[in-house]
Amino acid sequence: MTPSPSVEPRKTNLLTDTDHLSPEPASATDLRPVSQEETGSRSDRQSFSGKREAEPDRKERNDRIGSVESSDLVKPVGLIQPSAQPLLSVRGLQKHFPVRSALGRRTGSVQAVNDVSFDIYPGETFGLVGESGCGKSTTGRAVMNLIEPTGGEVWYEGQDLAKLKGARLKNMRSNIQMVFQDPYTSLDPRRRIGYAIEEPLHIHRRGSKNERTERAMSLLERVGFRPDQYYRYPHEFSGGQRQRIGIAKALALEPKLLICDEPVSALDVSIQSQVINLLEEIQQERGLSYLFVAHDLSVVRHIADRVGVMYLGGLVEQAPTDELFGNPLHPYTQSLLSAVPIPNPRVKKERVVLSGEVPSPLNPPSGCTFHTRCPFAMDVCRSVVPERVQASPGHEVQCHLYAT
Ligand SMILES: Nc1ncnc2c1ncn2[C@@H]1O[C@H](COP(=O)(O)OP(=O)(O)OP(=O)(O)O)[C@@H](O)[C@H]1O
Repeated sequence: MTPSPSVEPRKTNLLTDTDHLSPEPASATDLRPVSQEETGSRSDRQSFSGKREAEPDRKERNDRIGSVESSDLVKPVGLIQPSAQPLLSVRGLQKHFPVRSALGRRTGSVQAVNDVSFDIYPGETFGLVGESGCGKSTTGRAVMNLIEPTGGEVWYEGQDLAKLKGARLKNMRSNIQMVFQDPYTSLDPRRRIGYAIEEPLHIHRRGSKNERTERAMSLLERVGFRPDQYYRYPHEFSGGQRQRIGIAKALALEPKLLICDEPVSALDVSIQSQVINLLEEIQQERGLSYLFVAHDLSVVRHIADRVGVMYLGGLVEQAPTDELFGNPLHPYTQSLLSAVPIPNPRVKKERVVLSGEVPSPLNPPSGCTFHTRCPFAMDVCRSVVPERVQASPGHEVQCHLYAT
């Protein structure tokens, strides 16, 4: 099941050996949105610094997907039926948070995530986008089991995580790690950073004290620090450096899947490209899969192989990245993408502005939850939840406009 390690690292690398604790140098122009006109297809993509590079990723990723041993995997029932076995399968995921009165009586529930299904394949990045409050982070946390889902299933390597107990669950969980949004709060200010990186190894009783320290030092080196910086404290590092430490910590248990919850949104624009490039290099080296949660569409367009769009707790559309950005089908996706600026004055783009506010997840609209803001809403949209429709291979949309 281990993905092939024979993937060459990318040529463009913003982190060099001389980068230890240096003020992070990437320019602010690194993080501009990249238009289709500029780049052609994503298969001809550039590094996040905008420099052109060798293009090993898509084909090699497909090769890796094709090489997965699948005989011992159980495939959950779902709409998506791709040829390779997914590393992670999420089916009908639901998370409702109870709302209680001051006296503790349950008065309702926040429907943060509703019937969300997607797969993540070995070595690929699945991006999750949508407006603030649509349920992206809750989805990531429920997959990781940091919060218990109220419904649905999460399958990892063909095993239903809800059915695992004790040591098997602990072992399985070590394969899924998280990179958090805020590098300022995700590290304990009283602990040396080396200890922070070692902590997961300690919890999972991996190796001797010396072995753990050695591993922490080597991970520090991998993310661009000197091994002796093991003894420093988080406050001695900048935001981008702390995020790199957070990535080293997430790698300590050698996971196969990283859930990256807005990993760059708390960083200066000039630093974001360093962290994105590091994540991409590590993915290439280790064949990692990412669930990449972000609201910045240009970041997701750059890093993701496939993208899912969330609206009010539901996944309304998902498709390969080029397909989603080139041919968005759901009216919400069309509106979301129309807000992304194209840095080319000759390209005219029509902005699709939605009317009204996002409804409350405490009391979501009946039928299609988007009907209250949809410019194409029909009678059926107000009462009937749309089916998921496969518009083209791998392109799913949940909208009555595409009902068969
Ligand atoms: N612990 C909680 N208790 C009650 N409601 C919650 C809780 N956590 C999240 N929510 C609600 O669930 C909904 C989805 O929140 P979530 O943080 O997943 O959205 P998001 O898309 O990640 O937003 P953002 O991009 O702002 O982080 C929101 O309405 C939020 O207020």
